[in-house]
Amino acid sequence: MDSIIVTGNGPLKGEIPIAGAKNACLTLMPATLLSDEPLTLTNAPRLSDIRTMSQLLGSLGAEVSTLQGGQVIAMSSHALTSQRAEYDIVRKMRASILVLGPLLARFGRAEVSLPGGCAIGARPVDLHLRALEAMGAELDLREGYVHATAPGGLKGGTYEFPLVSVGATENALMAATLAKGTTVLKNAAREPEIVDLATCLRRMGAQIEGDGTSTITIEGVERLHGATHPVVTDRIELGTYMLAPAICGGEVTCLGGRRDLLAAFCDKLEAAGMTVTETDKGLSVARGEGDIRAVDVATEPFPGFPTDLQAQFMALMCIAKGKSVLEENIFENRFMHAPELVRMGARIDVHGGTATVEGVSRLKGAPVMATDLRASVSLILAGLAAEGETIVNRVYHLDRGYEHVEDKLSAVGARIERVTGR
Ligand SMILES: CC(=O)N[C@H]1[C@@H](OP(=O)(O)OP(=O)(O)OC[C@H]2O[C@@H](n3ccc(=O)[nH]c3=O)[C@H](O)[C@@H]2O)O[C@H](CO)[C@@H](O)[C@@H]1O
Ligand SMILES: C=C(OP(=O)(O)O)C(=O)O
Repeated sequence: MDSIIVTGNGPLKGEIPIAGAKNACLTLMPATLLSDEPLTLTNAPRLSDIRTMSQLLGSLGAEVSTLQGGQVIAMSSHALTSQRAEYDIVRKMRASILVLGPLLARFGRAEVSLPGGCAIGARPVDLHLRALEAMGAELDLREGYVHATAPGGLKGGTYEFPLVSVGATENALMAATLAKGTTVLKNAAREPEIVDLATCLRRMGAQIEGDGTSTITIEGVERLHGATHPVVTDRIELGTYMLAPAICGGEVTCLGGRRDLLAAFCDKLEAAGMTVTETDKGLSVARGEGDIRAVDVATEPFPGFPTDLQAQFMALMCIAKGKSVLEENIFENRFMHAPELVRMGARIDVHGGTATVEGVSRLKGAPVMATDLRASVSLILAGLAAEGETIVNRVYHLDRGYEHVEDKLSAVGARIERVTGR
């Protein structure tokens, strides 16, 4: 199994290209199931989660090919052979549940394994199911699978989500494009990935209004057609690399970055003492002479501070001057990086959904292990600021969400390498 070795060093300087968003691509790919014409995605990230989604779509009989080294994904669902998503693939990746809405909308039936929980929380899918029921779906849970039918097709309805869910909004939005009549989704997620999905669906002929707000209205159409769509920039990869010069000094431009994707995060970075500048190329981040200041953060649905950047921001707060309080409001178990950061000399107290971090002047390298994706990269960031060598084990989590992390960081001067089979 691979490990990443990071050796703390001085300021970083240069440019880091930001890839297309994993979380957008993972919902755009199932959208291919809504049409018998081809859907092509450009600016796709090259990640193991994307390969898992390709495998899942392939198991349903879709044709999926990657071009230009994986940056283009060409898909066609004209000859699907199955409407059943098997446990063996679904268990690898929770986003697999996103095939449910499209299959049900197009074929009137689907069987999808329940994904189960994961390291960061229980993550039920009840809201995905309730929203589909509001469109007339009949659901039965048997042998670990959701058996869904809509014999006469889905019908438009109104559904108000009791809490904001990105995935449930995506599943319902895709299903509603082919439902008869008008669907109104209230308290919908507003994430840029939702807007990207709606933009792609409109390119395929869907009639959608209100994406990016909390009420989305969809007028069902008879059929969707083929399209080509560029995947939106990965705001979480962007925020992660913006933290690198914050942690070890210097100035880095994240190519393709946009402030509107991450406004709440940029505000916090500036409050901590960084300068963030938007240019034609992307977002430039520079650290001046002074100390990083402690800043409190509470995670929220978009446009709030993203939970997917909480672990990485904690790495920065570990070396800030003063005490910061980080509140995790989305997932019930998303502080597993804290004990590993403590092994590197950080001072962190976790009480339920709150972590209090007392900054130290220097972290110390150590062998560490991560149990989820963002936790893994937070340990790499911490390693950039630590004295000596940090060895991050179990990097398969990292490969779910970061392409060529070691190449991107070493190109701006970080001392980081991947070791195979250690
Ligand atoms: C592939 C993908 O896009 N993943 C992102 C997506 O995950 P995902 O779509 O799974 O996250 P949700 O927005 O659905 O989850 C938000 C909260 O709602 C709860 N919930 C969700 C659905 C449901 O049916 N019932 C329920 O109770 C979850 O347990 C969680 O506590 O949004 C999260 C929140 O921004 C991000 O951290 C993930 O990176
Ligand atoms: C939690 C994440 O992903 P997933 O929803 O695929 O587990 C993430 O991207 O940080």
